[in-house]
Amino acid sequence: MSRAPDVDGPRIPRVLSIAGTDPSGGAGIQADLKSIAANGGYGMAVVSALVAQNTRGVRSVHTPPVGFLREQLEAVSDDIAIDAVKIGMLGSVSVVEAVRSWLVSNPVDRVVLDPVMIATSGDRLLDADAEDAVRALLPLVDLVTPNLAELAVLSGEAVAEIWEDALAQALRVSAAGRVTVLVKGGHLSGSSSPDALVDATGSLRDGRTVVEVAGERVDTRNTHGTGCSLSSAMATLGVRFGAWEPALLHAKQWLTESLLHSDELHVGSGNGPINHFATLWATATAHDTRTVTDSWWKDIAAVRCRIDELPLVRGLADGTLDGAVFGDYLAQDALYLRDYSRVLAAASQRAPSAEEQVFWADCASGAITAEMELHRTWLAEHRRADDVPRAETPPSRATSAYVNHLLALVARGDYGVLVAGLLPCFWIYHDLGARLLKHSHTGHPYAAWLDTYSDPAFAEVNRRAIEIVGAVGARASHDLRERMRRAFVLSAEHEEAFFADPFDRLSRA
Ligand SMILES: Nc1ncnc2c1ncn2[C@@H]1O[C@H](COP(=O)(O)OP(=O)(O)O)[C@@H](O)[C@H]1O
Ligand SMILES: Cc1ncc(COP(=O)(O)OP(=O)(O)O)c(N)n1
Repeated sequence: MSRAPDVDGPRIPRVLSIAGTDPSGGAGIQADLKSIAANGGYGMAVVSALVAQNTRGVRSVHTPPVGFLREQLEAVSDDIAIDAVKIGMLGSVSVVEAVRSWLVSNPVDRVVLDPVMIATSGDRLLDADAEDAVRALLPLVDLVTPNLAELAVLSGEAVAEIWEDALAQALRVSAAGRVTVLVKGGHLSGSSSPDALVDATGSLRDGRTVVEVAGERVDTRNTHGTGCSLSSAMATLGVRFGAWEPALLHAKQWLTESLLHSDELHVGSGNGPINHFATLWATATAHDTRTVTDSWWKDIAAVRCRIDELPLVRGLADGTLDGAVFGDYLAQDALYLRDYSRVLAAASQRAPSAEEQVFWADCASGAITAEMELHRTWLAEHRRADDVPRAETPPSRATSAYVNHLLALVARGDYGVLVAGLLPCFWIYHDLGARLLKHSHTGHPYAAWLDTYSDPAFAEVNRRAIEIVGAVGARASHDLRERMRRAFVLSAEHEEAFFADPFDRLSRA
């Protein structure tokens, strides 16, 4: 049989997993493929055993005929140049022997063995009489990744209860098996979960025999498949980095992130899987998040241009705006803010997370206190002797229309559409404030107004509002995203009408 020729230059590691299955997707060969992909490799899979299991435990194991295992192995190695092999569950002596003879006749540069023996659920995944056969495999592999119980079996000693004893035990296994050992501290008690590379020959960095990688314990029960995932990551990253130590640093960081985000998956009622693609998805979503809101911002480009040209905005910028018109604008703004604050409070009530709940509640409070306070000061200052008291000012048609639009979004009840409708009031004001700031100077009659909307704290609030709305939009169905976009565009048009309104009314009067 002939293999496809190797290409020159950096390439994607081709990593073969030989392991048992987990139909619930968290451990075994399914976890291996996810881990290889998440760490930048091309995953291949030869099944050694079919395991009926889920997040609660193992139900039964079916081992296909060993001859068929050989056929799978040869089908891969006859055709493909393999950069690394990760071996997981082997189950029985005959399977260990078949893999061993395939490795001897098909040497691979990097072989990682996860000596799977007993699952965290307590179920046996390796026959007791196969332990010697697994130990005898060690000289054929480059890295072995036992947990504390598996390390004890490999060393023929009692399970280490403290980290230092585990390291000493690993040194003995490394010497006897002529192999580098990755000892895992996942089953230690305490707030840390360290790992370490141990090599009795001193072939680690600076001739060391032990290199530790510290790790904080993540408070989650979703640790199903951590061992499988780590060993596959090591096989893949070992090829990418060409050495175990940088591979472990990278793998540990990735694994910790995957554990931290495991609760988001909601898979199963037992020990759930880790979130293999959390880092990747976060990056993809961040991109989509901004893409969604950026495209809406472009959709209102014409509205924004028209707002810039309005006499009220031009007069605010160059300071020529008539004080009475400004007072009228502020009176309407105060009326608007009263209801806007209620709509923000409704968004807080519907927020899917505590963080977003607090964010919108803070905005509601900010709208009704800080901004109203500012406007009260201004209103008092810009009031003429013949003015009706501002408290009795009725809402203009533009104010009522804008507020009614927002209240209708509350009534319809959809969080995404509601927050999309709230966004233009943040974004347009922030944008105007940032661009008009250059006109502000001591003695400018509207300097305080200009300064308020260019304030860095307001910029941060605006940034977070865009991020929240964008994240909802990125996750939304096409239909929901379109409804969000329409609410956003309509609110922007109401902003334009609101800015135009004081002059429109004056010219009608
Ligand atoms: N709760 C946790 N928080 C952080 N890391 C963990 C946690 N549980 C396991 N790990 C890490 O997962 C990997 C697998 O460790 P371990 O659980 O000891 O092996 P196994 O899954 O084979 O039983 C190691 O890198 C270990 O440090
Ligand atoms: C088919 C299969 N292989 C290995 C395991 C054990 O997974 P591991 O990553 O060691 O971690 P736990 O799931 O035991 O925590 C398995 N369950 N199934």
